[in-house]
Amino acid sequence: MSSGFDIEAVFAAGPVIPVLSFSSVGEAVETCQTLYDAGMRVFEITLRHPTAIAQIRAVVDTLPGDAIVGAGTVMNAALLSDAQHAGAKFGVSPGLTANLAESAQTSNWPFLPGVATVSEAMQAHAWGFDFLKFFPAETAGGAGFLKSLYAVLPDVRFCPTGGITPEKAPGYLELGNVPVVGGSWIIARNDVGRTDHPETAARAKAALLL
Ligand SMILES: O=C[C@H](O)COP(=O)(O)O
Ligand SMILES: CC(=O)C(=O)O
Repeated sequence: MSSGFDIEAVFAAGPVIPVLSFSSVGEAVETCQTLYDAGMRVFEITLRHPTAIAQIRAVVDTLPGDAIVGAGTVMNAALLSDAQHAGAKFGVSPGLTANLAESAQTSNWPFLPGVATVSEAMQAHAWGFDFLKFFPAETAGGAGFLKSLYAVLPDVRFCPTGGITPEKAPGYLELGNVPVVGGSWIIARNDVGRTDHPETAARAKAALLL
């Protein structure tokens, strides 16, 4: 079952992939609507809450058809299948196993696996993945690591994620192998952990200008 998208289209949708973790379906729908209204078109909803699959289904049903809603924290083939059937157009994982690689390719589902070392990047590339997440970016070597990788894996494009801030993002996005960064900073929360919608909209608009 193909989603009709590929990871290249996800990478082209804007300079930032917001990494989103919600504790309810309602919060997911309302916050993603705020992001959409601010101009965001790509959404990575992580599978870190028992309602996460329901969150994806509800956001897919609510947002207009040009929203590219994906699933993050896809750790195994069962989650991959659940997210795909909930309507997620792509999947993201912090790492990559042989089983996940085979499941993504067998199901023809756009998949962005995570790597943190040169050998992991070589392995993922050898398995056919040209678009990789670099996670956790700031602690695994930062922009300097990706600059070095460009020399030996020039065909691979990266989405660094983990510790990225609006201040650090430009140092990644100026690299020839980094068209997009990921991060959770886009979502502002108030004192009781609820989404601060005006501040979130402001952060999303600023991120789109990076
Ligand atoms: O779990 C981490 C997320 O992938 C994003 O990292 P971040 O919160 O440092 O932006
Ligand atoms: C961190 C990450 O890559 C994920 O949750 O998918």
